[in-house]
Amino acid sequence: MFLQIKQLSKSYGSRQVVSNVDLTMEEGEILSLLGPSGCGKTTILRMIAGLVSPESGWIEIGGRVVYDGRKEVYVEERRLGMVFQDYALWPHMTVARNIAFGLRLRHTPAQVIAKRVAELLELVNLPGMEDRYPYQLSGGQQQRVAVARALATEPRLLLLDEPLSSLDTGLREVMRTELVQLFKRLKITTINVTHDQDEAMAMSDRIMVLRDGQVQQIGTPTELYLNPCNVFVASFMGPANLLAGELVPEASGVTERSIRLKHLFAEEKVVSGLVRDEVRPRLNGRGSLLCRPDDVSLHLDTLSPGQLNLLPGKILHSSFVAGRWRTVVSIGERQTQPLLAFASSQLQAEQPVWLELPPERCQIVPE
Ligand SMILES: Nc1ncnc2c1ncn2[C@@H]1O[C@H](COP(=O)(O)OP(=O)(O)OP(=O)(O)O)[C@@H](O)[C@H]1O
Repeated sequence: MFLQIKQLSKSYGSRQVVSNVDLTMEEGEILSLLGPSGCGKTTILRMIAGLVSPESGWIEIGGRVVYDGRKEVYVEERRLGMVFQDYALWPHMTVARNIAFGLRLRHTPAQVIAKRVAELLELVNLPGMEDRYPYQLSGGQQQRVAVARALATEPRLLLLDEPLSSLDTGLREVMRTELVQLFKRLKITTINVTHDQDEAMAMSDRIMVLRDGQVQQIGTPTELYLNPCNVFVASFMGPANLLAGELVPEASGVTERSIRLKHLFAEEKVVSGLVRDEVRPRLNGRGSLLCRPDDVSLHLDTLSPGQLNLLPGKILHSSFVAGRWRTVVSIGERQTQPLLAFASSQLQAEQPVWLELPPERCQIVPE
């Protein structure tokens, strides 16, 4: 194991912004800290860097304890590379001098620096750009220089704080792939802070989802998408249809349970889904049925009456997005709730339809 964090906490005044975070990472792994604004991502990154003092906990990087509740190793001794959202390049220095900044502080000989800068520029696809100034570069090029600068001193751990958020969408996608290829080739352990679920999914081996300073779940992108531990993770990791209700006591088996939807329809309706072992103890009488839009089937006629998980609704909106008809259906009579499905053609607003949420493709997750 390369990085180990135990019970890391931080408060500002009476407000706890990071609570008992545990994390282990293997060498060469890319992990994203993902969560909404203010959930404590940057504070965790800064504690790992040594820029913010933790309140309590333990941090070990590459076999060296850098924080144990008393001892705190200085930031410059932690052998880290850092890249920030705004690149933070020195505007009055050329690309070469920006990249060489850390090496010069270490009194590295000039010929070694020149060779290393050329190598790094090659690595980040900017060969021959040594003499340009930051204002002569595009946003993507500036970010590549920032990455080259962070890698110049051969860090053991790379920390990225929203490095792509000031780039436009197209460039962001190109840079994601480029950076992952680079970090994997260099086998550098990387922690990336982001509030963008797509970016976290595209760049990470694993993702830590945070809410109000607390870890909700850590897992691979697929684990988090397919097996979220609660409603928050389910909705943060991609489009999710969620129907909240009371668990029906012992209505079905151990692996499958049903929930009662109380306020949507004039008559109470029961829907069923699978319950995973990990979440069962946290259901506490209530839960939400989760069905991803790709798993919902949309029908214009009702199937056999009394079929499980078949809900009547009306088309709210239909739009052609990324080659598919993204269709929002409003279900319910007493109250309404929008659900998302994909249809094979455009459907007119107000058209009555039936949504089938196959029980084997649904799961019940805690609130
Ligand atoms: N120096 C500080 N003093 C007081 N409160 C702070 C300080 N730094 C951060 N906070 C608070 O701690 C909480 C967590 O902040 P943090 O920057 O870690 O969140 P974040 O998840 O990175 O958010 P964002 O995505 O908006 O950058 C926020 O409520 C923030 O206001």
